[in-house]
Amino acid sequence: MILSDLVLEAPGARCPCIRPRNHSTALQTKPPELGTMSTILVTYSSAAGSTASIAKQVATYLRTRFSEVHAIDCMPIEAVSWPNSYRAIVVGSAIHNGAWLPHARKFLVDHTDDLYPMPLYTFSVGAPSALPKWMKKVAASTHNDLEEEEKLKIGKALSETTGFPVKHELFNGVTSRQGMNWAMGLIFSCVGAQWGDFREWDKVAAFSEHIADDLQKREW
Ligand SMILES: Cc1cc2nc3c(=O)[nH]c(=O)nc-3n(C[C@H](O)[C@H](O)[C@H](O)COP(=O)(O)O)c2cc1C
Repeated sequence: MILSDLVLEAPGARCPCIRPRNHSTALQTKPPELGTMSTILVTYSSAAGSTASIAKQVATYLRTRFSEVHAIDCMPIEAVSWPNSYRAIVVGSAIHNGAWLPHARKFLVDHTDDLYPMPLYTFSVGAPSALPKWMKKVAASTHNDLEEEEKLKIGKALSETTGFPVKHELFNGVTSRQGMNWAMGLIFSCVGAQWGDFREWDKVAAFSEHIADDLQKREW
């Protein structure tokens, strides 16, 4: 799965309709303990909560696989102060108007050097399953142009020079009126899109398993 598989609207468009809910963004007050345990970070940018729920599920799975060897931290991206203290990072973001949320894009660009030496896994949470078929076709016809745009947005340096991320996955999230203003909600309903919970927990489990297997192969 590549980033251009996203169902997208105008790339790079600023979205005046985002109404982020409050998520705990208490800053890390000290770096993670680096004793005998190495540490994996799962971090996310979420406006209405479904990306956060998927990140927490990934972290829970990694804890079951690595409880004896690695400590797994899971927190919103705004709270991360020491990304270079970790040995592997999973970064996820909700998609709004065809792009990762600003905090997530900034994190990858700001920390390119920190992330360079470590395994990086990324995921996006959108709502392709909520859209009617005709809209998916329109979106598909623009994929080629959008691929380049998306590479820039998630950190061109990472994807071009290192082949990072190691793996990227696109998930369906939840579509609810809560995260949209009335105009956006009206447009969404008028085009025949559906409201609902489209999260695919099996796919989340497979993604988590892939990460765990890949980390294990690295024998650290
Ligand atoms: C303002 C707005 C714009 C959105 N734009 C897109 C989009 O371009 N492509 C897409 O697949 N989903 C889009 N979505 C759907 C969200 O990505 C989806 O609901 C996701 O689950 C949100 O994650 P969150 O709950 O972590 O915020 C949009 C949602 C909102 C509220």
